[in-house]
Amino acid sequence: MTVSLHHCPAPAKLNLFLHVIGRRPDGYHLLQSVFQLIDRCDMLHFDLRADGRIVRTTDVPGVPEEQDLIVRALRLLADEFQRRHGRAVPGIDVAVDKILPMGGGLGGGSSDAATALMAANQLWQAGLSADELMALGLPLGADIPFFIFGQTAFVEGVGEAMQPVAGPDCWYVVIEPGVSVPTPAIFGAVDLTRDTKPVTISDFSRDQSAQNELGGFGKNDLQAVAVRLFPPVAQAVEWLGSYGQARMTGSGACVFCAVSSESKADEVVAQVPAAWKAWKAKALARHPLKSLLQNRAVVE
Ligand SMILES: C[C@](O)(CO)[C@H](O)COP(=O)(O)OP(=O)(O)OC[C@H]1O[C@@H](n2ccc(N)nc2=O)[C@H](O)[C@@H]1O
Ligand SMILES: Nc1ncnc2c1ncn2[C@@H]1O[C@H](COP(=O)(O)OP(=O)(O)OP(=O)(O)O)[C@@H](O)[C@H]1O
Repeated sequence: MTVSLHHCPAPAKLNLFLHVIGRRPDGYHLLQSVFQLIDRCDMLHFDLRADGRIVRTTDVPGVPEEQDLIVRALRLLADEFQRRHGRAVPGIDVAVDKILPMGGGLGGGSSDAATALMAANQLWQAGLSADELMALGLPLGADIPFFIFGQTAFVEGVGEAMQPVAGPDCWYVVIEPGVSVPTPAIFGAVDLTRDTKPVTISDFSRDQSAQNELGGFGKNDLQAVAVRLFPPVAQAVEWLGSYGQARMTGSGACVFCAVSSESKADEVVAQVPAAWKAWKAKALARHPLKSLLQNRAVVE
C-alpha cells in the first residue's frame, strides 16, 4: 500500500488577461481570463497517519494551521470520505516548502489546496473524480478548480467554468513587488470597472496564432485599482514595461512579462532592482502532479 507521496508540486498560475464583465447579486464578480500554469512551485509532502488526524507539520508564517487552505481542503475531503465509505480516513501529515508569495496573484494558496486534494484522494483511495474534487474545492478558493483541471484554460464565471485552450510556449519574468494585496480590497474598490465587453475563446486563440504569443491580448481590469492602492505594483509595471508587455497577475501584487527565450529571461532578471525579488518561469501546458501520480513516484 502507498503510505507516502513526497515532492508533490503546487505550481503558480499567471492570468494572461483578466476581464471583469459583471457582478452577481451575491457580490462576486463575473470574470473572463486565461489561466496559465508556470513551473514555479510550492512543494508538498504527504505521509499517512493511523489515528485519523490531519496535521500540518511545518510552520507557515502568517497562516495558522486551522486557517490553512490545505488543512481546510483535506477536512472537506475527509468528511466526504466518511459519507461515501461509512468510516473515517486514516489521517495524514502534510509538510509544505512554501516559496510562492501570499497575496501575490499567483494562486499559491489555491494551488496548495488543489495539490492536497489530488494527493490525498489517491493516498486515502477516496475515489472522487476530478469534477467532484473541483466542486469540493471551489467554496474555499475560486482558483482551486483550475489547478485540479490542470491545463491552460479559458475561465469564466467566478472560476468554475473552464475550457482547455492552447497557451503560449514561452518564458516569463515575474517580479514580486514586496507587498501583499488583499483580493477583497481590489474587488470592493469603487473605481473598479465591471463592464468589459465579453470576449470569446476564439478571439484569444486567433490572437495567439497571429504570432502575438508574447502577451498583447486583453488587459487586467484589476490592475488600475491595484496600482492606485499599491505604488510598488505601479513601479514594477513601469520598470518591466521597458522589456515587453508588463502586466499584473490576478489581483496582484506580482507583475509579469513574456519573453522569447530562457536567456532573455535571465538577462532581464539580472537587471531587476535589488529592492524586488524576481525570477524566471516557463509556461507549463499541464499540471506536473498529474504525471507524477500516474507514474507512481512514491515512497512505498
Ligand atoms: C482574481 C483571481 O486571483 C483570479 O485568479 C481569483 O479569482 C481570486 O481568488 P482568491 O484569491 O482565491 O479569492 P477568493 O478567496 O475566492 O475571494 C476573495 C474575495 O474576493 C472577491 N471576489 C473573488 C472572486 C470573484 N470572482 N469575485 C469576487 O468578488 C470576494 O469579495 C471574495 O470574498
Ligand atoms: N497554504 C496557504 N498558502 C498561502 N496562503 C494561504 C494558505 N492557506 C491560507 N492562506 C491564506 O490565503 C491568502 C491568499 O493567499 P494566496 O497565496 O492564494 O494569494 P494570491 O496568490 O493572491 O491568490 P489569488 O491569485 O487567488 O488572488 C493568504 O493571505 C493567506 O492568508
